[in-house]
Amino acid sequence: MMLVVTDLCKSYGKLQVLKSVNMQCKAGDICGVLGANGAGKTTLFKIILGLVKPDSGRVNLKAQGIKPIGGIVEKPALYDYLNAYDNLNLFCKSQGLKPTATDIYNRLQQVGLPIDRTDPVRNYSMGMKQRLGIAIALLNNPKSLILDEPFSGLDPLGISALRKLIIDLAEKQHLAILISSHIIDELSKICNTLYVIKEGEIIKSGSAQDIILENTTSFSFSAPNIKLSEALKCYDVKFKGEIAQVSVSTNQVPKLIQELSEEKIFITSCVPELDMDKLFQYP
Ligand SMILES: Nc1ncnc2c1ncn2[C@@H]1O[C@H](COP(=O)(O)OP(=O)(O)OP(=O)(O)O)[C@@H](O)[C@H]1O
Repeated sequence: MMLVVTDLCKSYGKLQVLKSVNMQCKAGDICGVLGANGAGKTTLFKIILGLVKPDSGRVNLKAQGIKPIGGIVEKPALYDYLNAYDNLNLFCKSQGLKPTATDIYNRLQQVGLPIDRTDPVRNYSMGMKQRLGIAIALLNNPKSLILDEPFSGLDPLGISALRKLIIDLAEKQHLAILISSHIIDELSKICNTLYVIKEGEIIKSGSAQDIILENTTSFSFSAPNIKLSEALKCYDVKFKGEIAQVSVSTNQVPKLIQELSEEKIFITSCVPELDMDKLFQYP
């Protein structure tokens, strides 16, 4: 394991923000921390990055080297009045690096930023600032990366481009990556492992796929003429155009698809619909 969190506890005054949190992330894995506003995600990430001291518990980072972990909490801390090149150059120097111009251009290219923009980063879009923040977090080659709500404020295209960058960092550079969000869709498309945090407590953890399926109580089936199905009359179903949202458990799905195909209704997509109340319920 690259990153192991054991029994972390943290209180601010009478407020218990983290209650014995345990978590692990291995090289090449993307682990998601899903929780509502105020659940304790940022506090957890600040403790892992060494920015806040826990009351008790441990963070073990297995990597050697100057910087075992890098990350962005809340939002990328940038010098707004400098351009991307000068930002990177300054952060390199503050981290003891002496980069050549080529090193800096390579770093910008690694995160998909243009190398020919010379205007200050205050003009950059949120997605570009996130990318520059990631380039800075990756200086000195940490083995683990922490990203706190990296998708917030990004448009769908920006989300999908950033998702690709994060997946590349995990797959090609074998980084252990921890990402927080309060939106399950943002995490389900990228994470292998999920931790659900509620009021400072991890209430569910496991493979992202398993957690999604265990907390799915209905599926949306798309097919031309799905409204004409006789088989669906035996189920609790809501229609929206050519989509039928059917209350079925995961293991009933193959049987239903079979019944529909016998009626010559051929499914073009079958999407699990998460039950958010169930997801955030104590097990
Ligand atoms: N320095 C602090 N002093 C006092 N209370 C704090 C401090 N930092 C965080 N808290 C409180 O701890 C709780 C958890 O905050 P935290 O920022 O960790 O949650 P979060 O899950 O990241 O929320 P969000 O999704 O809104 O960013 C909140 O009630 C917050 O007000």
